[in-house]
Amino acid sequence: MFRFARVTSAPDARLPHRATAQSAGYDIFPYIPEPLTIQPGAMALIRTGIKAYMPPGWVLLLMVRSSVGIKRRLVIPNSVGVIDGDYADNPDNEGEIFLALWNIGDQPQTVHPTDRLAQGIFLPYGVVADDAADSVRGGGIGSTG
Ligand SMILES: O=c1ccn([C@H]2C[C@H](O)[C@@H](COP(=O)(O)OP(=O)(O)OP(=O)(O)O)O2)c(=O)[nH]1
Ligand SMILES: [Mg+2]
Repeated sequence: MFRFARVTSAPDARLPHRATAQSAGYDIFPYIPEPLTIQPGAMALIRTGIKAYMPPGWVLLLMVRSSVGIKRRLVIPNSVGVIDGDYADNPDNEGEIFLALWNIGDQPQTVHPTDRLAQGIFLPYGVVADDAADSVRGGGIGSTG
């Protein structure tokens, strides 16, 4: 089952939604108390207040919306965010998805709580025949060493 949920500390976070019937991406909002300005060359690590559940064999890929990258020149420094299925409910941060945004333009960019900045797309992934991964995720970003 695929599902988005709010983390405990963000009871009023906006849940992702698709803009149209055939939109692949669930548009994702920043969970920020007030508008946030990202200076040229700077990066902000932004809360979303939400986590994602998905069945085994699926991943959620996080990308900026085309308009955000092209018009506002805000990009994800890791290019595409990989949200693993076992990230949800991890003991470090409950599986809250973070959005890193890097201003590669020459103008300050202000993002608002109501801006649909990124989009998440659920996709299936493959594993090799002799795959031996059996441990479970024990924490948040960077926790597997
Ligand atoms: O833009 C992102 C990218 C990742 N994550 C979270 C979800 C993901 O499941 C976890 C780990 O991401 P990834 O596997 O890409 O990073 P890593 O450097 O390998 O960290 P880890 O050792 O935790 O796997 O961090 C985000 O919240 N936002
Ligand atoms: Mg990893």
